[in-house]
Amino acid sequence: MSGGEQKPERYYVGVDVGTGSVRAALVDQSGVLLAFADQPIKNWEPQFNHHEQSSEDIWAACCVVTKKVVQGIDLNQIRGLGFDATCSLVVLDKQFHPLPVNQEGDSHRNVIMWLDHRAVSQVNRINETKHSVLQYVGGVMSVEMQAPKLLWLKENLREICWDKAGHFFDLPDFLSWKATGVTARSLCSLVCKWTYSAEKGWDDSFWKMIGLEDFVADNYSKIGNQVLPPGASLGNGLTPEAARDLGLLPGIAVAASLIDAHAGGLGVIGADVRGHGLICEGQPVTSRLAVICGTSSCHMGISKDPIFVPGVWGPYFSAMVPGFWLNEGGQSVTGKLIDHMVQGHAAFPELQVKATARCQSIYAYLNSHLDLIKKAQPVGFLTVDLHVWPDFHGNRSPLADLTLKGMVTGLKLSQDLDDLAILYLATVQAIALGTRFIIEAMEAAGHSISTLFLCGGLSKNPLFVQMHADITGMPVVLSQEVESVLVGAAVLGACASGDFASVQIRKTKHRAIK
Ligand SMILES: Nc1ncnc2c1ncn2[C@@H]1O[C@H](COP(=O)(O)OP(=O)(O)O)[C@@H](O)[C@H]1O
Ligand SMILES: O=C(CO)[C@H](O)[C@H](O)COP(=O)(O)O
Repeated sequence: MSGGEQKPERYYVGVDVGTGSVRAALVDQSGVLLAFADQPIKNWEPQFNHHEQSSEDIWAACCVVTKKVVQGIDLNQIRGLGFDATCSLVVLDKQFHPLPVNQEGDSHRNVIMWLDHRAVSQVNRINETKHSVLQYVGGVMSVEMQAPKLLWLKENLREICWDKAGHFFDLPDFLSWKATGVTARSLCSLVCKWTYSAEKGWDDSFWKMIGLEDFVADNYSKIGNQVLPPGASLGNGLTPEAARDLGLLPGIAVAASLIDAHAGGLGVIGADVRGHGLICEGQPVTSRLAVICGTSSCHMGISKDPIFVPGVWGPYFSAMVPGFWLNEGGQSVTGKLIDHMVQGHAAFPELQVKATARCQSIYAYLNSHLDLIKKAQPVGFLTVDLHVWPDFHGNRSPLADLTLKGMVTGLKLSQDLDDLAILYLATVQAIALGTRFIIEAMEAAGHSISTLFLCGGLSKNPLFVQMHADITGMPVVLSQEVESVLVGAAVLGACASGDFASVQIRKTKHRAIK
């Protein structure tokens, strides 16, 4: 290149598969998001607590959004591709065709979603074993992890699914396989959701004890016997077929993936907070808690040494930030609970009409309505008589009790828009109190947390953010780049391309709410 001529810009594509939609972003070398697209994905609930998706529908949505974000770009400048996704279970046969995960035999629905609670009997039996691997999931395995779901398939769908199955993937690993043909699994998925140990590998005795000795017998080929750190480059990169699907060039680097919450954690936890007078300025990164809040909320705290927190997942080594232990607290439904409460209320149609008339989202309308009805008082006074217990889908952390149910106390006979707004506020407050409950458990076990870093769809809701600051008593830091999860995914692609040395913590620009 002659003097003065600029090097061509290098770009990376990040793809984030959430519960309700798939998002893609085109990101440059400084982590700036240049283009964004999203696309809804299908969810089926054929029975109560059974939640299913289609891996073909998800891949098709990945293709739509990727094609959109690279429009008008010289494809030769795109250096890498990274995926993150929810940790749903994808089932394929020996020829990599979808297999049904339902009694109806519908092979289109071949994904048991992370929030599926069908495997209650299986997880109870797994927990009764008191096997030592359970120490690394907070002492109690969650029904949302993969081992109980696999056992359910063996016990309930033997002929149409289990006996024919060739590959069980965590969704992030399915996506990297689909892009490259490489079946290697990410350390992130296997450590966090499959009982794999970064130091010791699979524990044969666990799988034998719970009745899934089949995996040991075939050397774990169906659930992964090649494991790579997130961001590692896979095979020869994008296959010609996947390149055609996605509208990219074959051979570009594709990374071993991350779970969505972990991509978000990586995207925000290293924020450069200088100049805000925040307590975490100058303190180690271990004083920070990343909270990734979408359909669910995930609370990611890291430490130099392992910390065992009853009811909080982990400690997991190198599953998010290389060289650090991770604890992951969580609330299984947060965004979904808020949507459920608001949409199920008698005044919801009126809310929709009024919000549309003002060209506002329903949440922006509700927030301004609360401002109006609280008058001169702090908003918290509106809920002195109304309280929500938010465990409508059980309690993930710190009680680790899937049998818990939700509760509302203080209901009146009226069902007008004021009541809806106040119920919405009480729900948001209950979720924030749940976060405080998780932080208290983490601190009692040895974490020392001073600042929250929020991202995900709910971090776009100012009321949600303010309630987290007020109720935890901690400042909340928000990224200037609202789609931090996608930046995390694109960073994976940059690592796989060799342009970034590692999935290092990002020092992105942020703003603080106190
Ligand atoms: N601008 C917004 N204001 C308020 N809530 C929002 C906004 N955008 C998204 N949400 C809420 O965030 C949740 C979805 O977050 P998202 O991160 O997209 O989820 P997922 O990754 O699970 O698909 C929904 O419950 C939705 O109501
Ligand atoms: O357990 C998880 C992360 O470890 C789930 O994947 C996550 O909770 C679902 O993500 P989202 O709420 O963003 O759809």
